[in-house]
Amino acid sequence: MFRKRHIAASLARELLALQPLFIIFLFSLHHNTVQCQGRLSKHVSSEPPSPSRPSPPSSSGYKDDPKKIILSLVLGAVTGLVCSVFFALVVRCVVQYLNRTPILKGPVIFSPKIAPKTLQLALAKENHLLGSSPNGKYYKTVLDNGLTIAVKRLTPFGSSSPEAKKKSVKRQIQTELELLASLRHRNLMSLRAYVREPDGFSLVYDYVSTGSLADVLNRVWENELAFGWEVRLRIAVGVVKGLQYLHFTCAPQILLHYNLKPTNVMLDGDFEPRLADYGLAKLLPNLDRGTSLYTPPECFHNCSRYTDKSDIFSFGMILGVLLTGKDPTDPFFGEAASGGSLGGWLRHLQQAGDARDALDKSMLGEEGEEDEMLMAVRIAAACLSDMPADRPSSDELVHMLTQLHSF
Ligand SMILES: Nc1ncnc2c1ncn2[C@@H]1O[C@H](COP(=O)(O)OP(=O)(O)OP(=O)(O)O)[C@@H](O)[C@H]1O
Repeated sequence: MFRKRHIAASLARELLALQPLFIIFLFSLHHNTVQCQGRLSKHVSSEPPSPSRPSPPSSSGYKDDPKKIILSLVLGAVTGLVCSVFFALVVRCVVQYLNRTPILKGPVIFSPKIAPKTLQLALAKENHLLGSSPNGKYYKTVLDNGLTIAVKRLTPFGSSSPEAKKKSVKRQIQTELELLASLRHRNLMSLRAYVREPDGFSLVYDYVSTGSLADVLNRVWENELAFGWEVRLRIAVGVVKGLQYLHFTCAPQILLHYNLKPTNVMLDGDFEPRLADYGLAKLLPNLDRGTSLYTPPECFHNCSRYTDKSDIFSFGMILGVLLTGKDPTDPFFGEAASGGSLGGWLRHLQQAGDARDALDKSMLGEEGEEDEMLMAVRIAAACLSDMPADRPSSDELVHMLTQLHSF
């Protein structure tokens, strides 16, 4: 609906811009035609009258020569068209310049719980570092009203970038941030505010005390936390529902995550997952994925062919980790006998009819649950297919995973 209105508004603007073009075209056509006719008639009348040829009955003389009339019309039309196109380009540039997004100075707030002044005070304080990557740093900070927030500091352009380029990048980022802030889904972290800074942007999210799936998995691997199948399945379903929203439902345009991995899946107190850092690829044209094992094979060298199925590969890795309880960076996966990767190992065991060997022993117990886990291994192996077309879509995955209980 929003998209249709937006298209209609821009179409109306274009037509308004084209109205003077049409008038100029007609005026120019008329003016040039008259001029050409004038010149031709002068030319004709300046010729000495031939004794053998009777003088034309018309005073102007051009009526007798249809070729010249056509030539004058064509010349008039061509110059009229060139002038009109030039004028349209000028009008278009002026309209675009007037319509460009203004660069906002203060914080832009999307939550009633955050006041601009308190946010600015909190950001100026020394804050606790939560995470860091070449793409930016996450800080935890507490506002004067007691609200704890997580702030991602992005520096999308180097200090050496020219000021004009910085301004245009800032405008693009603001437009993207407005879009991201409009998204609402139970399984997505909502953007609560953003602040423009001299060298980048600060993005404000709710602070999630349980931390990310990566934090929780570390606690499981250090035997600080027990993690049953029911909770793992809830996390998998929530992650894929978040993806389904990005890939199929969100408006005015669909989004891809581009960087799905356990550090970008936050877990609330009930282990309900919420995807973080989605859509940042558009804010960070040089998004650094490092050498993440969650990166799909089609993106190892060049990520120009990134699609929703690329996000599905990353999801397959998360599902594989939840099922096996193994860290994909484990040297075990480097050995040829284990298939060379988590996906290779799952495929190998499944083909050999030994899929049960892949499951995390700490989850095994109830027989009914084990059948669900074995079905989930097949789903994870499909998501980890090397060919994107062989991977299921997020829409199909929501149905597959939510129906596991009926197997
Ligand atoms: N909203 C939040 N609440 C609590 N902790 C958070 C929040 N957002 C991020 N974190 C913490 O920050 C960590 C992630 O930091 P960061 O995003 O810098 O790392 P990364 O995911 O490896 O980087 P990138 O996403 O740029 O590739 C999470 O594992 C978590 O511990």
